[in-house]
Amino acid sequence: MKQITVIGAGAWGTALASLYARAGNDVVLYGRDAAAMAAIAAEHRNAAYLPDIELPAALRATSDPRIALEHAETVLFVLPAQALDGASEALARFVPKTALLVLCAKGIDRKSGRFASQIVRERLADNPFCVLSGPSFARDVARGLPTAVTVAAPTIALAEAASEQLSTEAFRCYASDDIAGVEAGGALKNVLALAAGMAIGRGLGESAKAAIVTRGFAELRRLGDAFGAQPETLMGLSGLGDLILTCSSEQSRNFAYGVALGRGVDRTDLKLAEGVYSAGIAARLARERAIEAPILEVVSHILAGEISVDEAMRTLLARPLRREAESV
Ligand SMILES: NC(=O)C1=CN([C@@H]2O[C@H](COP(=O)(O)OP(=O)(O)OC[C@H]3O[C@@H](n4cnc5c(N)ncnc54)[C@H](OP(=O)(O)O)[C@@H]3O)[C@@H](O)[C@H]2O)C=CC1
Ligand SMILES: O=C(CO)COP(=O)(O)O
Repeated sequence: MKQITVIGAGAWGTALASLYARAGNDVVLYGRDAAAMAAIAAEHRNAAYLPDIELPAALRATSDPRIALEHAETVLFVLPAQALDGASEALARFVPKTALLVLCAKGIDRKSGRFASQIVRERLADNPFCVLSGPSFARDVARGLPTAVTVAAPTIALAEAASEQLSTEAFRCYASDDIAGVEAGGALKNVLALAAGMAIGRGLGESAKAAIVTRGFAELRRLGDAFGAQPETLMGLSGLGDLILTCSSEQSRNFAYGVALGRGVDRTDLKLAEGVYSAGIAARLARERAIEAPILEVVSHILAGEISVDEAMRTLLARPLRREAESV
């Protein structure tokens, strides 16, 4: 049995906390909202984020960081990327020095261009850490459905040890030492899911969506490569795998947000679409490296209100014709 603390009581944090509590660990879920944490502890349900899932009775919940972290052996950071800097600064002094940090956010800090591991490690430089990412809807994991993800750490030995610890019967972790690849895939697939959703929402059809996903994946690979990612990682669960999942279903908040934008309707009910925050900085990082990323570019312009979905489509279709083998 491990002492596990999950920081962030949204959909994904609650799902992971539930997964590890069901697997027999001593798990504490930490959230900033005291009333919501008291309700989770009393009702074994997270009414705001996973209302239809009954949580294990053994799962504890608190808004007190000292209680949440005092015995932690493993600490999962499951917050939106834009919240990580502030939260890790506030919580760092409560985190035991030897605890394994597991970073679960899929996004890029839009001010600094940093990924989750770079943000959190600035405050907690001495702790061992890994990144967990891959195709995994919170509701599926909370229901105990079979799922496979990638766990990346600075050394393959640490990644294997962490994968062993973080795997359960139905939740399979594949080890990797490619942190850059895993983080790039997780962040960029969200932006591409916005684009795929817009194509569907605008009524452009499944063929257009397949073209966007495929050409978007070429952009993901080019930019990933510039970050030092290994091609195998980008072709794996945390890259292509998550891109397929996120572009396939309105269960994805990013895809659903894109569909809404395409239809011109408001979806402010969607709790978090990370791609909205990552798009601008992803396009900028590509531009700074002279990497061709026209889909990331048009998504960032649409979100900034500078062009319409129709104008974006016209821009993409008007690009010069190329040999495919030279442009992947
Ligand atoms: N949902 C999913 O299926 C998956 C999500 N992820 C990734 O996990 C990360 C978290 O996503 P998810 O749990 O779904 O998001 P949610 O929107 O469901 O929950 C976000 C949580 O973060 C808290 N939070 C938001 N801002 C702050 C802040 N400034 N300080 C402290 N806490 C804050 C919210 O608290 P409050 O309720 O008080 O606002 C809430 O508990 C994202 O990067 C996402 O891409 C990865 C895999 C799957
Ligand atoms: O990352 C996810 C699935 O792997 C969740 O996707 P959304 O954040 O788009 O819902």
